[in-house]
Amino acid sequence: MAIKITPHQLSGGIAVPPSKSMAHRAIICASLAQGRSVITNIEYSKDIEATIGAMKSLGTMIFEHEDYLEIDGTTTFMKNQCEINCFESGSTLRFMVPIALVCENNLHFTGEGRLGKRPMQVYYDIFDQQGISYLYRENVLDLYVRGRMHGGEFHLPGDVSSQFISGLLFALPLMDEDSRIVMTSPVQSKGYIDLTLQMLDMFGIQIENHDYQEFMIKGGQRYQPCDYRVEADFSQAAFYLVAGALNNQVCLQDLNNESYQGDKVVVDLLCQMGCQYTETTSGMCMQSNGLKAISIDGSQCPDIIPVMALACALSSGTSYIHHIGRLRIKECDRLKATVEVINQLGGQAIEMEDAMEITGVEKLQGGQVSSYHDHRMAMMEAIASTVCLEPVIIDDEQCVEKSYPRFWEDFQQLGGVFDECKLGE
Ligand SMILES: O=C(O)C1=C[C@@H](OP(=O)(O)O)[C@@H](O)[C@H](O)C1
Ligand SMILES: C=C(OP(=O)(O)O)C(=O)O
Repeated sequence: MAIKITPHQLSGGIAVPPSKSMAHRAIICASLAQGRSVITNIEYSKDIEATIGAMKSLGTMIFEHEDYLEIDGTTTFMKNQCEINCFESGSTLRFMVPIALVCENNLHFTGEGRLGKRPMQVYYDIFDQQGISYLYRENVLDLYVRGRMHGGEFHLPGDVSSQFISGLLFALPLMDEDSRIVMTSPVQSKGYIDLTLQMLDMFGIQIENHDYQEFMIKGGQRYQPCDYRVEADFSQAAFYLVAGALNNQVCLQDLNNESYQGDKVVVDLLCQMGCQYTETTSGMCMQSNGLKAISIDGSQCPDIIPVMALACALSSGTSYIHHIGRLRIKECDRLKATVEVINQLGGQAIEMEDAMEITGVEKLQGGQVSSYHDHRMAMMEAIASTVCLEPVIIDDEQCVEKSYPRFWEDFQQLGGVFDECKLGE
């Protein structure tokens, strides 16, 4: 299917969905803790369903209620031989691999879409060093792993995905041996390591972080159950904050301004571009009287780059977003896709290997674009429609289910107008 969005200004209040990153982590930690934990403010996106399913496959009892989970983490490591379907969730895959290998196990990881094309070599190198058997197919997630991971010394690059580091940080405290992770290149997406360490701390696990260059992990630790309410998601809020920056009137409820989420930087970036971030009785609002160009280092906040690029496309002057080569290994090649969409809608963007240059225009034209089967591209395109002169047609709009299943309902509630259509119409 596809949708045709008629340009309209958005206005109203929105309850920001719960953080996907925090929900993954809370479900994992609760599953590894002996006893009952209750995780509230849960939304069942495809990625979160993947992590719930993965933990259930390993033997955890998870009781799913409308918007909360009761988790009994007692039996996690009783199951040997299981299949873990990660759907398209990179986080689920990279977090579950070491966790599932804390005990001798025989695993089959499957997934969908582009997940089988996203990097896994960091783990294959560890498997080679530790004598863990594995078999995989190129470009399709169909990975068999047999063996057990041991603690010890791990040397990893920091510039592929922080999810490998998080995965090891979840698993290594449960191993008999003490461990040390040494980064062989500077860590990118640091904010996600902070979220992992914050959640581990809440569940009773201690890790020493030596300035993201080295992590010291004592073995033989035990997760303690904990009740936790998932905080609102700054990566999703970013779409509405940019909408505000583009003269829509959207107020966001439930944002924690003390959050450790790295994507909270969206607020600072928009303020640097000339916006005001204000608290009203209806929530936090981003407002502007015109945006000015900016230079952004995207290495620590990859997920907000497509929508920040949209803000740049409507600002005065030329913006430069650099250190974003890793956008190419997400749900689609987001660097190429973002540049293509801005240009197809009537903006001016240039793709470089590790960067993009965007020269602002006053209005976008509109037209037909692809979602690239990538939730963050589809949501950015929906926000772009609010500053287009003509309708925006997006294919496969349902891909938002990966992280934000009620996105289109929320968009409509804010005054967004769209109809289903068949491509070619
Ligand atoms: O740990 C996490 O929750 C995430 C880490 C980031 O990945 P990288 O570390 O690969 O940048 C981010 O892009 C992803 O959406 C979520
Ligand atoms: C890249 C993302 O998620 P993941 O890596 O977990 O698939 C995302 O949500 O934008």
